[in-house]
Amino acid sequence: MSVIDGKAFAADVRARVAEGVAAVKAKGITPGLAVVLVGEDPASEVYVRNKGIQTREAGMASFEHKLDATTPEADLLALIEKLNNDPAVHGILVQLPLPGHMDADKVINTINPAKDVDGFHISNVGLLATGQKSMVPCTPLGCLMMLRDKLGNLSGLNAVVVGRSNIVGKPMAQLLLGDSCTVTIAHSRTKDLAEVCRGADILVAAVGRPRMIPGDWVKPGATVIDVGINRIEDGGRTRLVGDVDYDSAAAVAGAITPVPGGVGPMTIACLLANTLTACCRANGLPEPQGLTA
Ligand SMILES: Nc1nc(=O)c2c([nH]1)NC[C@@H]1CN(c3ccc(C(=O)N[C@@H](CCC(=O)O)C(=O)O)cc3)C=[N+]21
Repeated sequence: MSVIDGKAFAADVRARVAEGVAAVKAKGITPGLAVVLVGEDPASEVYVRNKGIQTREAGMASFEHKLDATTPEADLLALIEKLNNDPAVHGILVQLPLPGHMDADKVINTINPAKDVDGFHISNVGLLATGQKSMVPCTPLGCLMMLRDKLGNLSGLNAVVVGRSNIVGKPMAQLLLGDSCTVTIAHSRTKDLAEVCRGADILVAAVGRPRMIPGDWVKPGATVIDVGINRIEDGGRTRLVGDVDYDSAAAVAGAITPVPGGVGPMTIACLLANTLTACCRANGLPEPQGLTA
C-alpha cells in the first residue's frame, strides 16, 4: 500500500504554477485572483487566508473582499460585475456556502465563465460535460492529477464516485469518463453500496460523512481518493477525518489519500493552476502544460 502525499504533490503543482506565472509576468501580465467571502465563518476565514498566502507565494496578485453576512444579494452581484470588468482580475472565487438570503446559483452564474476558476458556472458545467475546453472544478481536477500520476492510463478502469454534489461528485464523474473509465455515481440511496464500492478499481469518496466507508468495502489493491474533510470531536479535541475509515481501508487499498494532507492541499493548488490558465486564455498565451484536464 502506498500513501498518496497530497501535500507534496500540491507543492509540486504550486512550483509549476509559479514557473508559469513568472513566464507570464515576463510579458508584463500579472495573473490575479479575487476571493469573495460573505459572513464570518472561522473555518472559511482560515481557508481564505491560506488561499491569499499561496496566491502571493506563486507570484500572483490576490484581491480579498470580505462582506458582512447581512449584505444584500444585489451588492454581491454588483461586486462580481465589477470584478468581471476588472482586467487585473483573471479568476473570481465566491466562497461557499453563502448566507441563506442569497441564491447561490444566481451568484455563481453572474461570474464571467472565463473567470470562473471554481468551474461552477452552468457554461463551464456544460462545456465539461460535452468534452469542450472549460474551467474545471478544483477538487476533482486535483483528484484526477493524483490518479493519473499514480495509475498512468485510467482507460477501462471501474471508477465509483460516492457522492453526487455539483462541486465534487458530478464533475469528478465527468473527468473520469473523459479518461475512459467505466463510471458509477453512487450515493446514500444506492442499493447495496458496499457491493458497488467493492467493484471499484478507483474509489472516490465525497459524501461528507465521517469514516463512512470501511476497509471491507474496498477492493484489494484499489486506489482510494478521500475527498471528505470532516471535523469531529475526539477525546475533547476536534480533529479532521475523511469519508473513508483510513486505517481499515489502508490495509487493503493499493494507494490511498490521507486526511488531512491529501485532496485538500491539491484543491488550493488547482485553484492557482486554474487562475494561471484563465490568465493565459484571456491574453491569448499558450496554456500551461500538465495543469489542466
Ligand atoms: N467557492 C468555493 N470553492 C472551494 O473550493 C471551497 C469553497 N467555496 N468553500 C469551502 C470549501 C472547502 N475547501 C477546502 C480546500 C482546502 C482544504 C485544505 O487544504 N485542507 C487541509 C487541512 C486544513 C485544516 O487543517 O483545516 C488538508 O486537507 O490537508 C480544505 C477545504 C474549499 N472549498
